[in-house]
Amino acid sequence: MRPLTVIGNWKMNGSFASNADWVKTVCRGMEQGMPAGRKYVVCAPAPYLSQCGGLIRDCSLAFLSLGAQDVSAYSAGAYTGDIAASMLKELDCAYVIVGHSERRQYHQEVDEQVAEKALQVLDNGMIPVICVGESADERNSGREVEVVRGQISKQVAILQDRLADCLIAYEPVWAIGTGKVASAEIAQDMHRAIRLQLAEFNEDVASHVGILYGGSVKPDNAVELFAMPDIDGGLIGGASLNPQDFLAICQA
Ligand SMILES: O=C[C@H](O)COP(=O)(O)O
Repeated sequence: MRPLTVIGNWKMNGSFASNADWVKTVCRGMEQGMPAGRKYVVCAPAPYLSQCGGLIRDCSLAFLSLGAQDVSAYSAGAYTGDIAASMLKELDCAYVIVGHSERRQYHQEVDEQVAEKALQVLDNGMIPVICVGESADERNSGREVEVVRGQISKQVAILQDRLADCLIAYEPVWAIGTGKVASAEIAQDMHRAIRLQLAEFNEDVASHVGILYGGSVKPDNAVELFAMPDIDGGLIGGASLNPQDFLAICQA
């Protein structure tokens, strides 16, 4: 049984004051009781990881963890501006997003690099959240499965059995921050396709990997998405900035 995982990705948003309010509000809400067996994560911007890690530790909820939004593909050395996985581990991160479409679009990240980042995360005892997804043009020309298969096959080639310890996030680029959520059926179809592709490699890996959906998830569409058999949770951008909306999605 794969646990449902809900990850908030604040992207480049936050401040010391608003982060403190957010964590306190979410912790207070979660203390009232949450559905059993689920995992919740907040991925804060790097400068706030130390602050958020402390706040999350203070609220001592075993199911709420800290995550980072990116990591270096290298372990240490002359890579100005990069952040090593070992540093994120020291900051108490348990999850790290790799290959988000905004990293691919604005920083030209490619699949091989994404897999190298995932390896760094795994080597440091954390869980990589590997993002894949097609653009609007790719879907409109009927190439969505081919594109996502290509992204997944690079991860399989490099990560092999270690994929069993990763999460995959299917995030259609056309649904990110646009309010155009993929219907539960469209999302389920792609999640199924990803799982079947993983099963071609190793059935055990395929049945263990959590596949999250991301792209305009809101409190009012989360229930239907999370009810799909191959959707194991969500990667939430905009709606995670509002602690009440994030809590509502976590309870969906
Ligand atoms: O990482 C989160 C995704 O990019 C989804 O963002 P969104 O919920 O604002 O569409």
